[in-house]
Amino acid sequence: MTEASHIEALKGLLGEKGLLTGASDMAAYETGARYDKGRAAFVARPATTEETSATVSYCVRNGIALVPQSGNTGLVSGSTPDSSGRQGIVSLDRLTAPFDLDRVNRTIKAGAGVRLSDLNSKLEDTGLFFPIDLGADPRLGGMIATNTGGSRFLRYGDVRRNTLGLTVVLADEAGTVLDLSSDLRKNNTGVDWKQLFIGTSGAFGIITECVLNLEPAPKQSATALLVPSSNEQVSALLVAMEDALGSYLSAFEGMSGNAVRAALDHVPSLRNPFQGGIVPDFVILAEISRSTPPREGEQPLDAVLEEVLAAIWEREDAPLADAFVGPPHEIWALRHALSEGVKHSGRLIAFDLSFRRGDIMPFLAHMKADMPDHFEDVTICDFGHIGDGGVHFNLVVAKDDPRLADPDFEADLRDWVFTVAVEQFDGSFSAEHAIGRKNQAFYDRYTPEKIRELAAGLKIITSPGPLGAMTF
Ligand SMILES: O=C(O)CC[C@@H](O)C(=O)O
Ligand SMILES: [Zn+2]
Repeated sequence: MTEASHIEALKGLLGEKGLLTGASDMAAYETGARYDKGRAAFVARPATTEETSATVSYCVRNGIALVPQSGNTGLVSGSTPDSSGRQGIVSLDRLTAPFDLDRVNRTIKAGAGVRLSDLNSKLEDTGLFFPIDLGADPRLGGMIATNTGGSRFLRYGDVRRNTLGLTVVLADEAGTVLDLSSDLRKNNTGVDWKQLFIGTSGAFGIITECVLNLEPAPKQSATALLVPSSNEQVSALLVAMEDALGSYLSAFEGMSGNAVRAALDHVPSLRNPFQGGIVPDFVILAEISRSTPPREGEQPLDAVLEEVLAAIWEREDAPLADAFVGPPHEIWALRHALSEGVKHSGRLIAFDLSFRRGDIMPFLAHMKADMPDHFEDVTICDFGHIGDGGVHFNLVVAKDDPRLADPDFEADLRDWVFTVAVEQFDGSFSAEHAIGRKNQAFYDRYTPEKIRELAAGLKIITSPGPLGAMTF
């Protein structure tokens, strides 16, 4: 069969709206959120699980490689095709049904193509929300396939912790539909198969529906920017806050001065909250929240936070030098602008690392001290989720830096960072953005051989067809 006949056959399965082949129609699907611009053979946009199954079955039977794509907001080239023009994209963007809320069970059964913002705005009147907080606005299937964490992991955990069930289409000849869509909170009946599809970058199957845990939405919150008395004291500050606040503490995010300045430069409407506009070397965003409305006579959360901070500040060994309690929306706007700000401050080479919480600041200090000896004129613009050990170790070089013309430059830089992070600090090379083409080599390097063998075996029995932007 010729390629044109494949296109005709897929159109027959999906209808005109369900298959894009024009260059301008496909452009947005071919371009990733950060680095990549691939070339797709087509974009299939199934509207149901059955259409997804028929598409996948057809492609597997005809040897056509597929890359599942959700909101295409990922940062590791996990949802875009390579440059061969031979891979088709399976977009989840029309998989927006069902949308079934179970108020008593506190769960929602939703299509994998529902956007996070749509999910939460539709839930607004119910008093519930899906508690994964991100700056980007992904679709649910991609959030599950990458197991995103976000800024409130500290309180609510990651997507894995909030996923009860899935419906998945396997890339086998039949396009088998696996109904793993249990909405039971307790279900101990053998292998928990849904876990195979969470955080595995869409290589084992395509998620078409999900059942998610919902949480009572916060009714009050208070947010502050904290300046630690030194970078070494960040862990002591975290422990002091957790000791005083327990599970009221819902975010403890770290932001380097460089990342904050990049965000302020990129988004002029952001207010610089620091005295005299002087951005400190390192700042913590701390949030406390409650899912109950303020009760009469109860201390407002701003006051609770101020009291706790004052007590920490008065300690003899105070890990806190300064604090600004301010309007949450302003402080969060600054936090959520970091990613784009850093991206626009030069040529970005990004890492999504994870450590034991106490190792984050020693790792950053080590890199700051050693960077100039290894690589000159590289600015560290890190930020991340100190409360859960995640660090977006973003490096920026000037856009016209001549070293960028040498492919070995970025490769050597990545190599060095991963060697220190994984081998010296016993961290992980992927915290919450999963593995796409960008991290393939490091998956291959840092995954023990036996584990790679087992993963490849699972891939063969679930989805033997060519599926996903990474290889297990
Ligand atoms: O841009 C990044 O490196 C991270 C994006 C996102 O995970 C965040 O924490 O804001
Ligand atoms: Zn993050």
